[in-house]
This record gives sequence, structure tokens and C-alpha cells, in this order.
Amino acid sequence: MDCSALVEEGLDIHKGKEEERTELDEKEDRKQNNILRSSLCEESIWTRSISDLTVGMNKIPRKQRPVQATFYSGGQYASSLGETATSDREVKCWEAEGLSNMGPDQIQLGGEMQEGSMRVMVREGTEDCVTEREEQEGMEKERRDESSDMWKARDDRKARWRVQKRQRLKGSVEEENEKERLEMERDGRKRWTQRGSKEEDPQIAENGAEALLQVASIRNPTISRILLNSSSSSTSSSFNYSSVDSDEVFSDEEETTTKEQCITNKKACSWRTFLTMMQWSARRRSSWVQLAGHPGNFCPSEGGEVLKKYNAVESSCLQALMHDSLCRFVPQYYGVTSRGNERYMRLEDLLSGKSFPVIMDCKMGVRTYLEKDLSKVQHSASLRSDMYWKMVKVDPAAPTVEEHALRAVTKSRYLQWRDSLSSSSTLGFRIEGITKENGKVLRDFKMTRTLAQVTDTVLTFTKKQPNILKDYLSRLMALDEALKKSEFFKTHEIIGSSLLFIHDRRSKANIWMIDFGKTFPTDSGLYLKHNIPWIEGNQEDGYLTGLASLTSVVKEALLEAEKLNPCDCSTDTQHELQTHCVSVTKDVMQEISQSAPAFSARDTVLEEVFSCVHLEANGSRGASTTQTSI
Ligand SMILES: O=P(O)(O)O[C@H]1[C@H](O)[C@@H](OP(=O)(O)O)[C@H](OP(=O)(O)O)[C@@H](OP(=O)(O)O)[C@H]1O
Ligand SMILES: Nc1ncnc2c1ncn2[C@@H]1O[C@H](COP(=O)(O)OP(=O)(O)O)[C@@H](O)[C@H]1O
Repeated sequence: MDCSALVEEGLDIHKGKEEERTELDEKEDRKQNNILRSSLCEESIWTRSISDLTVGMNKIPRKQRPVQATFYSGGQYASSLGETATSDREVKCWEAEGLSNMGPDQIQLGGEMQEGSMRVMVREGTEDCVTEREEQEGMEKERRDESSDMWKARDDRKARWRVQKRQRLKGSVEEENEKERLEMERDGRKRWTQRGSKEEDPQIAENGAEALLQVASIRNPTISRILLNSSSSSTSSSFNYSSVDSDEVFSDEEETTTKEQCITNKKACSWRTFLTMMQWSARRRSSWVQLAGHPGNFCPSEGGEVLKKYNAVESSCLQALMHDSLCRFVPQYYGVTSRGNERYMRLEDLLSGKSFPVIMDCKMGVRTYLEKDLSKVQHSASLRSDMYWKMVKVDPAAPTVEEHALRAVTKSRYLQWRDSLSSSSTLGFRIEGITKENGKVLRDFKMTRTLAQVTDTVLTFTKKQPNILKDYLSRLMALDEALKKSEFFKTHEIIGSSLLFIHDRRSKANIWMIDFGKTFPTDSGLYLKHNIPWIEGNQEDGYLTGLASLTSVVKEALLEAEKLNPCDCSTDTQHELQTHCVSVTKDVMQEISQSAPAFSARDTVLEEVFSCVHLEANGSRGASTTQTSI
């Protein structure tokens, strides 16, 4: 056989196959069209996989394609998680033409939709289909109602949870910004409904995961490590940023039908919930807290700054201090800014980067009133009924008969009374307030007066940790040195200024000078000693008297702490860190169990995290006492 014959034969065979295939295709087309026609007119609903549908749709001649297709998710995966809100989500109104060009992946709208469980309902306006269409419309309505009921139930659950949470924290944690929350909720919902039509931005997911790992590493290295391991082993981007407001978030890869995969996905979901809670927790525990001072005097800011209402006296002090030897003890001053009609001073946020900071505000000096205010009293004293009531609240016997009759006191009378009631007059400083690690704020130190009482408070504040007390002691000594060299200090009467003590579990304990609203240059450049008794006219404030007492208090507390913790510091620090791991995990787990009732705190993944940390803590310390019950 010559070549051309071979080629011809080959071509014939090929042609034959082509014809055969065309015939087959035509048969298949006819079959598909018949199925479709019969299903449109007789069955109206049929259950098929999305890929079948797509193939089928592509084969339907354009004019015969259905006008509209409505899809329902099976919702079976969602219900396996006990999440009512995710079942039977409805996605509707695709134009069939658009649909015909879609692959199965593109038709996955909600994360919980599954190809296998998709029920596809094709509708056409034929008379035969009217009853069924009505039925289906009824179903559709029912589903819509169900869906809106579910959102409502979800909102109710959230509202209940918030009320419980507030009650639990008894207002010790700053009030949530309601507007921001609502916006976030709206955003979350928007994202939730958009998720199907848009592919998740991998960058966002990655950033989210990164942010969480950061949060975790701030909290403790163990959790961070666990998160890291998990995220690397996870099939999907281990955290969906949009999940902040939605617990029911899954990535495409997680949409599987088998029971096993459902369990895995359930774990992943809980895992994500855990991460979300960590993020919530970190956000709620943002470091900023105003411990003392005038409410509303501060405004939140970004980039490691806080804004304090502008005060010309304080602003000029801060400017001067930026060029003084005290500079390293004072928050950085960045100048003035405006927000609306209000002017603010931009200050370094001393709590920035701190995780779970513990703070103590000590008001320095033997008096908290200005000399000029005292002389004002003798001439034109304005009476303050608010101060009278504050006085009565602490000690009903404190006001004089005359003050009782007036139901008012003068400001300097009140401030003098406060100084003498507390340790100000005697020790030259007083404790104004303490913020505990859990965010709880304690302000009831008005009658903490004696050296022993103050030392006890300092021991409680530092949890008797020698390392922290040592840091504080050396900072106080350094401050003393700097004050003695400071030109600013010599020439200023410093009234009502505070030392802000800050420590957390990671960084060194530190002390800062704040609040210069009542700090004035001395008359005609008079040099002050700051450690001699005040007599009217000498402008002495007793700042150094206070610093000396405070230093003795910390020394005393350190001695006491070392007696109680004779072990060397490195072991102690180790233990502290381990205990921290356990306590942080406990916090997070408690938060999850209390604030997200839909997810059990006993969930496998959480237990895994907890036991890991717990084991680690016990491992190097032998039988630990840190048994946690949740
Ligand atoms: O701490 P309590 O007992 O509530 O008393 C406060 C403090 O003494 C304030 O001083 P500081 O700002 O140093 O904390 C003082 O502000 P001044 O700075 O104006 O003196 C308040 O006066 P009024 O602001 O006038 O109420 C006074 O009511
Ligand atoms: N720079 C700062 N960084 C962090 N916290 C600060 C800073 N300045 C003040 N605070 C917080 O605000 C509280 C009140 O500050 P203060 O300056 O005394 O206000 P006021 O002038 O209203 O008395 C402090 O106890 C502290 O908790």
C-alpha cells in the first residue's frame, strides 16, 4: 500500500470516528434536551451535580436555555456544626446564560455549599409548571423567612452574649464603641454575603494569619508555636480575616462531603474560631487605659500616640522637658493637633506594644493644690457641691457643720482633705489607681495612708515578683539622679503630677513622669529643693520627699518579695513565663466558652492547645499546681 493510500485510509478512519462522535454527540444532545424538556415540563426539579448541570447547560441550544435558575445549598455540612445560621442558604437569580459559562467552582457561593448536595431547580414559564412553580416559590419564601429568622436568632444570641459579658466584667473594661461594633457587624455580614461571588483575597487571609500569629506571640510563645504549626499544616489559609464577625467561615478546600472531612472541617472551623477569639480578645484588650485623671481628657490615636486635651501650661512644660535631662522619663511630645473643634497634645503612648499591662498611677508631692489657689480661697472661694458629695461618700463626718449646711466645700479644702486622708501629706505621694493584668481598674486608695498599707499595695501590684520590683527600684534611683540634675525641676513647682508605673510580662518594668497641668515656673526663677516642708510662700512641693518614700516602699517590698521567693531569678522568671502560658490559655479558653456559646470550650483543638501549654508548664517544674478547670 502506498503512502497516499495509507493517508487516505487514515483520513477515512478519522472521518469515520469524527462522524461517529458527532452522531454520539447529537444523540447525547438529544438525550440532554429530552431530559431537560421533560424535567422542565414534567419533573421541574431534579437533583444533579453542578458539573453535570454545566455540561448539560452548554449543550442546550441557546433559545431553549431556561430563563432563570435558582440554587439551594444542601446545608448539610453547616448543620453538622450545629450552626443554624448557615443552613439552607439561598442564592438566586443567575441568568442562565451566565450560568452556562460557569464551572462548578464558580458556583460555590457560601463556603458551606457542596457540589454533591446542590439541588438545582430550573424554571420556565410553561403552563404545566405553574403549580410546581408556585410550590417552589412557596419553598423559596419559606427559606427566605427561615434565613431571616436565623439572622435574627443570631443577632439575639450576640446581644445576649454582650449583655452577659458586660455583666461579667462589671464595667471594669472600657465600654465598647457601639457604633464601631455595629459597623463591623454590618461589614462582616456584607463580607459574608459577598464571599461566594468573590474569591477570597489570599493576601488578606495571609495578613490575617500573620496578625494573629503576632497576637499569639505577644501573648506567649507556646500558643504562637502551636498556631504556627497548625497554620503550616492546614490545607487552607488558616485564618479568614472576615471571620471576625462570622464564626461560620470555610474556605473552598474545606467543602467536602464525607463525614471524615466534615469532622476535619469542624475542627478547622473551631480552630478558626479560636483564632478569631484571640483576635477579639487582643482587640478588646488594646493596651490603652486611662487610669486616673479627668474622664474625656484623652482621645484614642494611632501610631503609638495618645491625644490629650490641649492645655497651654502642660504643653509648654512638655516642650521644655523635651530638652531637659528628664526627657527620658517623660513621654515624647509631638506637638499639637486638632480633632473637630478640639485641640489635642500628641503624646507618646506609654502603653503601646504592651500586652496585658499592669499600671499604677502615683500622684507625687505633699500637696495637690497650688499656692495661688489657696490664696484665692481666702478672697473669692467658689463652692463645690460635687466635692462635698465626694467627701461625704468617703467619710460622712469629714465636712464641718457649716459645709454640711452649705452642702458644698471649696476646692482647696477638698484637695487638702484628700491629701491628709491619703499618704500625700505624710509620705509625699499617694496611689491614685491600679490597672490589673486582666484590665480591672482599682481606684479605691483614698484611705491608703501608712507606709505598711502602701507597701502591701505595691506588693499586690507587682504580684511580689522580685524582678519587677528590682526594675522599678533602679528606675526610681535613676529618676532621682536625673531630677537632681534637671534645670526644669529646680525651677518648677510640680503639683498634681504623677509617676506612671507600667509593667507587663515581656518587657522591663518602667516609670514615667506624666501630667504637668499644674506645673508652673517658680516666681522669679526661685530654685526649689523639693524635699523640705512646705510653708506658704516657699512654693515647695515635696516631690523629692515623695520619691524618697516611694523608693523605700519599693525597697521594702523587694525585700519582702525576695523572702517569699528565695529561688534565683532565672528559675523564677522561667516559672513566671510558664504560669503565664497557662493563665493566658485559660483566659482565652474561658473567653471562648463564655462568649461564643455555639462552640464548646471542650472542643478538641482547644483542648489540644491547652494540654500542650499545660504539659510544657508542668514538664520543667515537676508537679505543677496550675491545674485549670474550665
Ligand atoms: O481625685 P479626685 O478626688 O476626684 O479630685 C480631683 C483631682 O484632685 C484632680 O486633680 P488631678 O487632675 O491632678 O487628678 C482635680 O483636677 P485639677 O487638675 O483641675 O485640680 C479635680 O478638680 P476639678 O477638675 O476642679 O474637679 C479633683 O476633683
Ligand atoms: N502618655 C501616656 N501614655 C499612656 N497612658 C497615659 C499617658 N498619659 C496619661 N495616661 C493615662 O491617663 C491617666 C490620666 O493622665 P493625666 O495626665 O494624669 O490626666 P489628667 O490631666 O486628666 O489628670 C493616667 O493615669 C494614665 O493611665
